[in-house]
Amino acid sequence: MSFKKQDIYQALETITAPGEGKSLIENNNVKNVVIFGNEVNVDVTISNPTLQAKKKIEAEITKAIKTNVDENIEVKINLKVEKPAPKEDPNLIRGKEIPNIKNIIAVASGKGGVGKSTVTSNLAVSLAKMGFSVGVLDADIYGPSQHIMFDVAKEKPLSVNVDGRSKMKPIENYGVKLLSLGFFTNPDQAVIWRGPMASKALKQLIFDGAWGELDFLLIDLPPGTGDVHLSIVQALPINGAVVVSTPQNIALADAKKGVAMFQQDSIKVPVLGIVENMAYFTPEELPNNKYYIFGQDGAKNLAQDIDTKFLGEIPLVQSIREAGDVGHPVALQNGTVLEKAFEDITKEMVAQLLKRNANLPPTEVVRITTMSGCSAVKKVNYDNRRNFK
Ligand SMILES: Nc1ncnc2c1ncn2[C@@H]1O[C@H](COP(=O)(O)OP(=O)(O)OP(=O)(O)O)[C@@H](O)[C@H]1O
Repeated sequence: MSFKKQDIYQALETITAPGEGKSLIENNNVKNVVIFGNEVNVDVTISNPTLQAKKKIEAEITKAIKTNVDENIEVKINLKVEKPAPKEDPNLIRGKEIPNIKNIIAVASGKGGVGKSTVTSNLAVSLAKMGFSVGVLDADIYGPSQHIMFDVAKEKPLSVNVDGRSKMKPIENYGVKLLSLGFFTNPDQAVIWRGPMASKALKQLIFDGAWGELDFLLIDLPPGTGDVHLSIVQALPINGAVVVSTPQNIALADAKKGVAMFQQDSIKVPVLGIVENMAYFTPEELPNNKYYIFGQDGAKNLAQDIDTKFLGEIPLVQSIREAGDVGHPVALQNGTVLEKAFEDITKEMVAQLLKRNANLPPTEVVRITTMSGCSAVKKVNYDNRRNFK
């Protein structure tokens, strides 16, 4: 009796994998074939766990080899059942769920210096003014600045006991709770963080922070789309991302990469939209003039091109820079054009988040307790309020 492995594979080619419509070979069910004299060992893996399917496939393999190769072959089959990996829900929230934090939103930018931290602090203040409980986690490992923007640079978070565990109490100002790597690093010393180290430190700030109940936690991510970002974004249960860009071409190219990062298979965080910062400049003496210093409508066009929501624009205004520097975000100034601009963007962001949450399975739907009593948010035009109780 003389035959080769190839003869066995050809024989197995004639068998259809159960429920697959392809041959056992084509469907990669046959993992190995070993020949010892007139004995043939076949390692097979199938996905159907029923006894009937196992018996059927064993009988078919034996028959195919005996009929097509040699009827004196002794066929031994090692059959394994392996369930296919479940198809991943595109709205899956990665990372460990944090029961007291209802929505985690990452604020990112591809390029540095486009105003990501400024936008984050103002979105946080706008949400707080709408009546939400809000936290900010400054994850900008390259240059944390939220502690300055919230005028709490000299504070140090205290340790408190929560249910027998020692936790870090965020520093609070303007109704926003803040934890930042900036509280723990020396401002004069450069700290070089690698991905796993950064994500470990940030996880600690999130999971060991005494945040209390939060409707929103905004995460100010470092600029860029490198290794560190992947580690951070994969480790945290983020509901949605906001990408900030100026209208300048090089900033837009990086913003596009930022959006693509969130859309990667290994991340799949829904992008809630793009904010255009430094959209135009209007000098005080010429209030009707708009100068498009970094180009016009760049982020708006990008959002359209990549089928992402445009959340709104913020002009280049000296008072935004000054307010950031003195630690009093500009959105705190009631009745101003800038307060309104940030409020509009915030409402649009919440509306997008509501849409996103409406697609989640009921157990994952995030509930916002203060939503129903909040007049500012009532102005948000959305249909999915039933998802928020
Ligand atoms: N719309 C604006 N008008 C005027 N100044 C602004 C505006 N947005 C941001 N700035 C100023 O630009 C500078 C950079 O802003 P910011 O620190 O928010 O950017 P970033 O993208 O977070 O930077 P980094 O890459 O360092 O994290 C700051 O001095 C800030 O005050």
